[in-house]
Amino acid sequence: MIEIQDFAASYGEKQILHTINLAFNGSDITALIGPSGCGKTTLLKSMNRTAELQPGFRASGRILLTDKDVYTVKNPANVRRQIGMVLQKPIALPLSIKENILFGPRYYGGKTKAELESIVEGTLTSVGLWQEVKEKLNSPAGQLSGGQLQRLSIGRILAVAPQVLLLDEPCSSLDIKSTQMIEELLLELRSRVTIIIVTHNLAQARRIADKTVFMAEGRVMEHNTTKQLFEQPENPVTQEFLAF
Ligand SMILES: Nc1ncnc2c1ncn2[C@@H]1O[C@H](COP(=O)(O)OP(=O)(O)OP(=O)(O)O)[C@@H](O)[C@H]1O
Repeated sequence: MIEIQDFAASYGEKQILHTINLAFNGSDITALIGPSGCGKTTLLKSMNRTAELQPGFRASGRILLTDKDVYTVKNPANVRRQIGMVLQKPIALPLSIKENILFGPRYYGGKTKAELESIVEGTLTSVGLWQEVKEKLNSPAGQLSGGQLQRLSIGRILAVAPQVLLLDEPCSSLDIKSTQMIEELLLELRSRVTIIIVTHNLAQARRIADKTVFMAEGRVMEHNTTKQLFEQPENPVTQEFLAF
């Protein structure tokens, strides 16, 4: 469960997010949609405290992860472990496939060699890559295709067992087949982790999201079940956005 209370954020003098109040249920997939520049990415990055890495970022309000405000956590790395984020462009760390998965577990430490081996197999299996890569775990991850790399990126996050998985347009550079595999993967993961996905692909939101949030100009305009929001939007701004 993650809850955003009266959250606002600015870059320098420019206010990007205005009084955001949202609650995300444990085992839901929520799609975050809205026009370009409305603040979707800023909201995701605020949730896992990566927005503050940008110069001039300021925030107020609270973001509660199981009742604890993430902005009161001393070391933001501990927030980023609990709230992982997958970016638009699949990223391979310049390491082997296996070491990409082990990057987080090694960083946070405390695992035996046997536990690390089991994390590699378990994680690659859960992202549907094990059969494809089990013979070449020590090969550079950069050799994988875009779709495989995006699944590896999701695996790299899952390897540290986060409570929340944020995805920022994860399929925008992928073909239909790879997109379908990522969507199936997210549907499978939903029981393990709260998923919030920014997407410009409205059909994708309709296919996989239980709930949808529509944002415009840094504000939440509507938050509802995906079916309700797409079939009977209540806010005129949502209606106008969906009419195009
Ligand atoms: N590091 C930054 N410094 C200053 N302004 C920024 C920074 N990052 C984003 N912005 C501004 O914040 C606003 C919201 O951007 P954001 O990327 O959150 O929107 P978005 O809804 O995700 O857009 P898109 O759908 O195009 O990815 C935009 O006006 C953008 O120019």
